[in-house]
Amino acid sequence: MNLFRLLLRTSALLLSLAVLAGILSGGCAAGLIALINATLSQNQPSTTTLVSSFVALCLVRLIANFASQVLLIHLSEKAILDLRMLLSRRILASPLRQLEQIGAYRLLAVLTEDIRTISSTVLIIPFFCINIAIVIACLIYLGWLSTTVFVIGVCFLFLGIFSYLIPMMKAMSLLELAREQEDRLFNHFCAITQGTKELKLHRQRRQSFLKEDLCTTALSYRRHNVVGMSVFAAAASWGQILFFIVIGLLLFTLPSLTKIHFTIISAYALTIIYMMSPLEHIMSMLPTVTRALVALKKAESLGLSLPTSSNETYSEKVLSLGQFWQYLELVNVTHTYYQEREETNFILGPINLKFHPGELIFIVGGNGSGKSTLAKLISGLYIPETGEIYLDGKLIDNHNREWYRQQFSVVFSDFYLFERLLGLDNSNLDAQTQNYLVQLQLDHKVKVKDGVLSTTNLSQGQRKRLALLTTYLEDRPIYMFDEWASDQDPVFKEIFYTQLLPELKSRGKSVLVITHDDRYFYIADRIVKLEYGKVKYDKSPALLSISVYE
Ligand SMILES: Nc1ncnc2c1ncn2[C@@H]1O[C@H](COP(=O)(O)OP(=O)(O)OP(=O)(O)O)[C@@H](O)[C@H]1O
Repeated sequence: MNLFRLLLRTSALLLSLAVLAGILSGGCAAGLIALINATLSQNQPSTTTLVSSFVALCLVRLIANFASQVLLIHLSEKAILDLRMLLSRRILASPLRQLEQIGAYRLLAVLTEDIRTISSTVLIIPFFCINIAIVIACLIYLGWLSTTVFVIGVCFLFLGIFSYLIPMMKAMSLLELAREQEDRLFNHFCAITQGTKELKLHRQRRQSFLKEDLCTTALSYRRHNVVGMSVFAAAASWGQILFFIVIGLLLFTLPSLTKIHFTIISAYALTIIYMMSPLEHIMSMLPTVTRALVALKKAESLGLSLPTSSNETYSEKVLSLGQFWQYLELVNVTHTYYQEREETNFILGPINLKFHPGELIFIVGGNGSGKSTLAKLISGLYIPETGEIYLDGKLIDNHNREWYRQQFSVVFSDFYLFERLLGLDNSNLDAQTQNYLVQLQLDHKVKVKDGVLSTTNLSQGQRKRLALLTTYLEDRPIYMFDEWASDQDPVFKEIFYTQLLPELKSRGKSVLVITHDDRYFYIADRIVKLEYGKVKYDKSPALLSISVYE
């Protein structure tokens, strides 16, 4: 994707109109120069035709210039909006594993810095286009004045562009390096916001982080930027002096080489001087445009793509499973975390498991045995590397995976709590939420109005109860809780295991609970134990004579 394609995709019509208006405006500018030249070379009072042409050209240029700018401003603002929405949609449509591999800090850098850079450039594109139109119109006029001088001039121009392009490429590679450092900077910023407590409590850690990590990266970012921008400044200064060199050659060398009328030389000098201002503008915009190209390249390099027909599709018309489903089956499902810096990769599976409605299943195992990974596979967030998932015998693939995910209500251990109860189509939402707030003993802390929670600034245990409340409201056929009870006090832990879970089960829900609370294992229908990514056993708790952690 380049900037032009971005604008073209936004609205080809607006772009065409704006370019036409820009060309008209540039043409009028060149026409005005030609008229001024003609009047100066006449050496007699101006005719009415010249005056009226001058006024007409001024008027058309005014209108065309204004129209072109307004159209391009509309276009660029729409392009920014579309880009923001497109990138956000692309992120949400990408497989979770891909997003995990990219890392939140890189996504954040694209969504904030890159979009800001692209936005600021897209906003100057109108002026960029108009200036280019003026330069082109002036060149056409120069060609019309004298083909010989024009050919010599264009040769110089190409020489100049070439000598300008070489440092520009160098500058671009430096800006790309700076952009890489920016990713690392964002990673450090995430450490500052998420690790504030740890950094505040340990002076040496904080100083070492600030000096060795943050400052080193920030310095490297600055160095690449300073050198890159200096190269741009050198190229721009060279570009400016190049025009004077061309004028010098025209004035001092050309008349001795070939027979050329002085009026043509003066017209050339005047036009080149007129062209200098738009050209200087173009050159001063080039660093910004280059940064935007680097930012666009970066956004593209994440490899995020919107779902196409071969990817995931979803139809709103397909209803929820409700209670009328038979089984969910995993057949030889595997997932591998490829870890560059470690000698061995973690492989989960092959997993063969079957779940039914009205079943309460505990998934247990030591730390790192693969429980959360299994939860992501079961819920369709990870796509199995090998093996298949069937729901009532129907294979889950790219065509129905989005629908399949809508059958799950999950509270992950690293859950996110939205302040607004989003996407819940329920006319009685506030009353129902209030009932659950009472049931979860949160009514004294949180109120709900028009589907908005009064606060989410609560203790971790209370926040988890709010997350649980959201899953109740979703009312989906399959529930999963990843170490939900680990932050609950003993009283509420007891309520969770002995009241809430059995109640979900009695409502025909299939409930999968990742837990370490072995004193409540007796309430489960089955205990699935994982060890080093494999199912060690899948048994009724009555058949377990020893602790699952032995
Ligand atoms: N995002 C990730 N990237 C790479 N490897 C990962 C990632 N998440 C987990 N792993 C690897 O997968 C293994 C299983 O992790 P998982 O989170 O599924 O374990 P778990 O059983 O839920 O552990 P815990 O009880 O500590 O929550 C880990 O040992 C780790 O090596």
